[in-house]
Amino acid sequence: MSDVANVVITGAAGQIAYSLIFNVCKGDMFGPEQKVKLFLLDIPQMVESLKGVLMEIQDGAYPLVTDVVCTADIKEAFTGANYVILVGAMPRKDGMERADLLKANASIFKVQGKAINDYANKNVKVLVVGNPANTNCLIAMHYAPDIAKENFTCLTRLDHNRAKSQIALKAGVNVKDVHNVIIWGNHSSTQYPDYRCGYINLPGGKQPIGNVISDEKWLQGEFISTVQKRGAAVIAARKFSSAASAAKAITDHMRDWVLGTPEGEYVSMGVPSDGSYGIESGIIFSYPVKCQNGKYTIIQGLSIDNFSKDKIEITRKELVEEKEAAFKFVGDN
Ligand SMILES: NC(=O)c1ccc[n+]([C@@H]2O[C@H](COP(=O)([O-])OP(=O)(O)OC[C@H]3O[C@@H](n4cnc5c(N)ncnc54)[C@H](O)[C@@H]3O)[C@@H](O)[C@H]2O)c1
Ligand SMILES: O=C(O)C[C@H](O)C(=O)O
Repeated sequence: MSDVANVVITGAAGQIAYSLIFNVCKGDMFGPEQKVKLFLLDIPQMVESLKGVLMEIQDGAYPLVTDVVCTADIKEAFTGANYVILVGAMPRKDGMERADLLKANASIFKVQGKAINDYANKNVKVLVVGNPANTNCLIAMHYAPDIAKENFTCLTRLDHNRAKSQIALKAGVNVKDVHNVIIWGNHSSTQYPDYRCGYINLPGGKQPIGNVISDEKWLQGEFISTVQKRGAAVIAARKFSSAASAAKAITDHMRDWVLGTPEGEYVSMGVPSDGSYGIESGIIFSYPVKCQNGKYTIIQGLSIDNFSKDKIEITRKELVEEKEAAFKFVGDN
């Protein structure tokens, strides 16, 4: 890559972007040395609003920002892109399930997948955030056949962070001491937040989460359902979907993918399935991964008990169904 990374953010006039853009400007995503040129894409009606965002970026006086392009032109936005963060989509409203969004949002990701294929750098790294994130990511990947599949990921880091935080609250520890929780599957209410491989750093050393929190009923019930339904709970309370926490999670996901994860640390990412843990290829599935040298690797060999197998199967099945529905909406050309 040249000295300056070309970073595309779609939905740039929206709620998530209003936090995310400034995380990138500060260097929280690509580190304190990486200069960035921002390409902020939204629909034509929002370009006026983007001018306000541009003014605020200028007023923030960020040394890492070399240039900002505000546009509704997909070719202008994606040409030469090194990193693409696909946020732009209709968010879920109170009472809606992610499946309701498929029809509204699938076509956006077909068009943008094609644009990534045609105009982006061939090594581009793509993160899909707009919901339903896993299936939108699959659509974008499908329509970008010249880009390596492994370069397409979707956001489940928000769920991962939520899981860590719930464990920390229950155990009465700082969230930085909670490690290696896993989100399996779909960024939806079928996801499986799994504490079984996780541990907590205590003054006396590492302890498995299940040893520190002895309330197994909570770990197998309320913990899972709280994380699964957290997005809906935020919408019900705020009347808008989560934005600042989503921007933080996007920043965490991209930073770890590009700059690497600490030794021994797992993070959750939605990535193209490859047969790992019995999940057939052809869907975007959230797995535990580690990252090094700009590449992620799915953690292998974790033991999966029957409780977990059943949970993983539910979310796998939902993703296969979403895939079938999505490709009906977008057609197969
Ligand atoms: N995966 C996750 O963890 C996660 C978390 C939170 C939100 N989300 C999803 O992220 C998406 C954005 O959320 P938000 O709160 O920022 O929504 P928002 O409505 O505030 O902003 C969305 C923006 O996208 C723009 N947009 C719509 N179609 C576009 C297109 N074709 N090209 C470019 N821009 C387009 C809109 O004009 C708007 O400015 C939603 O789908 C939401 O459900 C995902
Ligand atoms: O749940 C939603 O629709 C919003 C978002 O995906 C979230 O998890 O907060």
